[in-house]
Amino acid sequence: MASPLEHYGLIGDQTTIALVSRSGSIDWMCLPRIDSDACFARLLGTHEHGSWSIRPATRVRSVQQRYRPETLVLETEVTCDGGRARIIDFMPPGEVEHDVIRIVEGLEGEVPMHEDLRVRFAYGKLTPWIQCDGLRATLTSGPDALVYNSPVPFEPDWDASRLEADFVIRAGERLPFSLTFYASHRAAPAHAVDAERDLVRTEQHWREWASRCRYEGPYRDAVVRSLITLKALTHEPTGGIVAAPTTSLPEELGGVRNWDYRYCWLRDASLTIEALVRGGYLEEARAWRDWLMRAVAGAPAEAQIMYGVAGEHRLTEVELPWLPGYEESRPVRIGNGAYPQFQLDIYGETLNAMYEARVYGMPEEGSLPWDMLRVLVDFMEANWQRPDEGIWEIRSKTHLHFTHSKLMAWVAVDRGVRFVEQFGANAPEKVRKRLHRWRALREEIRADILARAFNTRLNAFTQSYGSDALDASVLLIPHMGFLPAEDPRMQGTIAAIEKGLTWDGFVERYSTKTGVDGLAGHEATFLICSFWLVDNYIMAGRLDEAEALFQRLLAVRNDLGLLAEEYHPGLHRQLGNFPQAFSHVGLINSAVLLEAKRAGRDVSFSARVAESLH
Ligand SMILES: OC[C@H]1O[C@H](O[C@H]2O[C@H](CO)[C@@H](O)[C@H](O)[C@H]2O)[C@H](O)[C@@H](O)[C@@H]1O
Repeated sequence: MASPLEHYGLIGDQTTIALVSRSGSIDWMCLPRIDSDACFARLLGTHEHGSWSIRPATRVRSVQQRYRPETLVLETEVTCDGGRARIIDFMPPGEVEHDVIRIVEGLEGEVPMHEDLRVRFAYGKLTPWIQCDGLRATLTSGPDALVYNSPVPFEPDWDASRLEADFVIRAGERLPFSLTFYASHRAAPAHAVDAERDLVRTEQHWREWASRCRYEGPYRDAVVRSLITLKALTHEPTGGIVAAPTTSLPEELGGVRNWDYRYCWLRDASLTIEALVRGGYLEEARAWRDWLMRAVAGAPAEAQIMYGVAGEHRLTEVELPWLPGYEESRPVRIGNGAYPQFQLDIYGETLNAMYEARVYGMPEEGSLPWDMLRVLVDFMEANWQRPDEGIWEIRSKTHLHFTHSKLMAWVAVDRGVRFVEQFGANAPEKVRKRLHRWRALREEIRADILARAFNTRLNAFTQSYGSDALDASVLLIPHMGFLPAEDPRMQGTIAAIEKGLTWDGFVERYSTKTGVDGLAGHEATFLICSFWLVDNYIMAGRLDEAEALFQRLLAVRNDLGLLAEEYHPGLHRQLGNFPQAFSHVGLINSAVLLEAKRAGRDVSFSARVAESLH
């Protein structure tokens, strides 16, 4: 069985990732891309679905996991009968080949260790053909193959299709193990990796990247850890950014709300870009802009809400019945049936991310081309009145006039107007001549929202026009600059959400009891929504409440600073895919806003924009 998800650390090479448990087992890894088939899928099953475990063969007394500061190099330190040992796990970035390297280091005494490598391609379904040659083995299945290099003799167990080794690690010794992916029609890479050289290079890579973070305020360690996590969710060769590196970690233990997040949502990626840009990372925004241009190339009506890592369109959802699921949460799904949905908000999120990047210093050639901007705002003009499936991707087949969707339609037009007003001196005539029309459209959408989304009986903006249901996504109204947090309508909304949409102070995205999402079961609190409440407290000047909730959210992180999508206050468990970009975006934005407010700066949207422009 898998460990609780809080007991996993993330390593990655910016094309794919692996999850390493506190007990020294790699239980999730997809190769060669983050959205490829998994060859270790114990996370969603048992070790028979693939894992690579290296652990003491004696009684374990304590375990500690930590990252080497400002890197994605993970250390798992075990104290056990016989002594103390450390496993250093990492994946060197920027290589054509994909290596996972595990250096076992003796710290004290002599520790007997046991290694058990079970590769199962196709998400735990296929056992590989194993060929051994001294301290090296190849493991092949269809198009995929791995070469394994060991510093110690190992035994193949042909019946169980696994490799095992027993060895002793003594204080001062370091033993490097590695697995390298290659396409099986090619020759296996001839050389064993140079683990120590790669360790130095990997550490330097991440330290150099982290040193570019321009945030210097309180909680810097947490912010940098979140930024590194977001960077690990970026697919370097294409610039695509996934929502999370896992599939089917459940939103409800034992439930059916299990989805594949290893894709690039325009929404999640836009919010990630916004957070990276605020952290000082403009290059990532430029790479994502290039990815976006390729992904949405063609008719705007054919644009999707999400794509594969390289911009693939078809993400057909299927179930994997041989996997029992994380803590019996079935079905396990790959692909995502929400990909053809109509979600109005993605245009606003995309334009907002590109606008913020520009405001934070992106030069014109790295920004959204004028023609693309025109096409997107024109599309909003023609479509903003259509009902949609909304930010939460409801599966009930109902289309509603979601307040958040209309807010983001307003954002799309507003950012289009701002782009032209602030940066449009050299914009093409056919863009400039739309300015007057776009300003009028912005006012029309604004008036529509104010007239139809505010429920006077509840004194709150609600989930959709004419509805009595609450929805945490309206907490983005001040963040997006539609209304200030001090506005009485926002004050009423915050109060209504505090009263009707929180669980032990943490925020739910909406109530599953209304049946709006068309799904069985319920879910826990949605972490980014709690960060949005923090932001509202900050913007409304309620700093003590902001700080208190922010501290509670920091305490939800695991020992390594990682956050899943949701938190269950009753079980004190993280739930949902892990680690999730949304949650880390929320953390970064709240920390940056809190610091700005504490420093006495005006944190309203227009003031932030004006300040960054100078
Ligand atoms: O709640 C049902 C939906 O849940 C997933 O969507 C959620 O995750 C997305 C990726 O982070 C996010 O963009 C969206 O806002 C969330 O609601 C799932 O991917 C959907 O298929 C499902 O309908």
